[in-house]
Amino acid sequence: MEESVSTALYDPEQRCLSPADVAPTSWLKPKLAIHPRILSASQPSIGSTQPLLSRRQNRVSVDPKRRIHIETQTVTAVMAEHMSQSELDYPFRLLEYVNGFRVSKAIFSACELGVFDLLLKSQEPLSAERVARELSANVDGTERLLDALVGLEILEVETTDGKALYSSTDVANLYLAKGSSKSLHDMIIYQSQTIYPLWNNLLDAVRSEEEMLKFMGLMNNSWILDGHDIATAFSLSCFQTIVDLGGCTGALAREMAKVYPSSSVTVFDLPQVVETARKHFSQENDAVAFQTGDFFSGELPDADLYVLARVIHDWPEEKCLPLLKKIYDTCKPGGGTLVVEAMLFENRRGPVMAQIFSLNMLVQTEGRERPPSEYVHMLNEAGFQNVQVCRTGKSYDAILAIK
Ligand SMILES: C[S@@+](CC[C@H](N)C(=O)[O-])C[C@H]1O[C@@H](n2cnc3c(N)ncnc32)[C@H](O)[C@@H]1O
Repeated sequence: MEESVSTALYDPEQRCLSPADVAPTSWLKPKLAIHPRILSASQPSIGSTQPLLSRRQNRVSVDPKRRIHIETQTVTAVMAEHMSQSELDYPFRLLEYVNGFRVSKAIFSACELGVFDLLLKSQEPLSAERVARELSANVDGTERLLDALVGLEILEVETTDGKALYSSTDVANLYLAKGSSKSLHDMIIYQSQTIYPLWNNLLDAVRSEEEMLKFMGLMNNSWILDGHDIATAFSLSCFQTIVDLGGCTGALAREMAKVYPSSSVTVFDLPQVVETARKHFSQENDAVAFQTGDFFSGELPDADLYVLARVIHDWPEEKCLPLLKKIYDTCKPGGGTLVVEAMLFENRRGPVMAQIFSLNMLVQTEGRERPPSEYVHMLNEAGFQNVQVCRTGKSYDAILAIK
């Protein structure tokens, strides 16, 4: 940080801000001028290693009687008076962190435009106009981007007769141009095009319980329309125990329990999902039981029939096959699995909802929607030979595979 910040924040003699108080910490200091008496009563502590929060708490509680009377602003001022130099500098670091996304975007854009490749190839420094022309970009934007890259010490600039000419640094040539053996170009493009957009979801990801609840609500609702058709797509009354793997809220499992009241139906899902399902979706005298577990890494509970509704479509074949094999291995002869998905037509001409769902899978998961033949193929690979497909005519279809 170039500017140094004085720790003598307030000059009680002058009752005004000292010259050092002019930016950058001026956002703190006007508050100090309001209560000079209080401020002059306390000493700044510099370089303490005590954690920031506990120090603040200690200081604010030093004089409880006075604290009761002073306003929030004054409390802030007292805190400022006691701040160490590194604490006073912190807002600038904070601003650097907050602006970090702009720096990333500037580098991403330069890489995507090919700025570093162009400058590497060029035998001479180039003007912003020339760079803009070569990259089919506009001059003003290009010039500002090049200047920012100079500020970031990624590019160099020489100015002759008011004309700026830009060239790459060795660092840019080595790490940012595409052709170099040490190039980080592909990693930066991936960060820019794939990771960066995903960070838009960070808030939702952190608020995951709320998000999970919304998602579970969506899952729950789908079976209002299609649940009965799926439960009756095949006669499943011969299966005494049914486990719905990844059964989420239990909505489809309840439809199964309604149609096959003599079967016991269990929802098997990840612990946090089961906890939320129990809290928000369970019913009085619930016809289904819940069990926690991980179908990829753990053992499966014993069952005559394993339901996999909208589970396979979440994953690529490399993950689905081991799961289907695990089910096959756990099944007794005569047992089986019911795969429920929105299935594409083999001729790729629809149904349009399944095609749209498949696009959704592309942006939201590692999976895809598939035509029945692909499910049959995976089930055969897993060991199931007796496989039947039922198109329900609704959004979701079913495949029953018996061991
Ligand atoms: C797309 S949802 C389908 C939910 C439900 N089967 C339905 O159709 O409404 C996928 C479900 O699989 C569950 N799941 C994902 N990975 C799992 C795992 N490793 N073990 C158990 N359940 C899992 C999720 O928690 C979620 O409930």
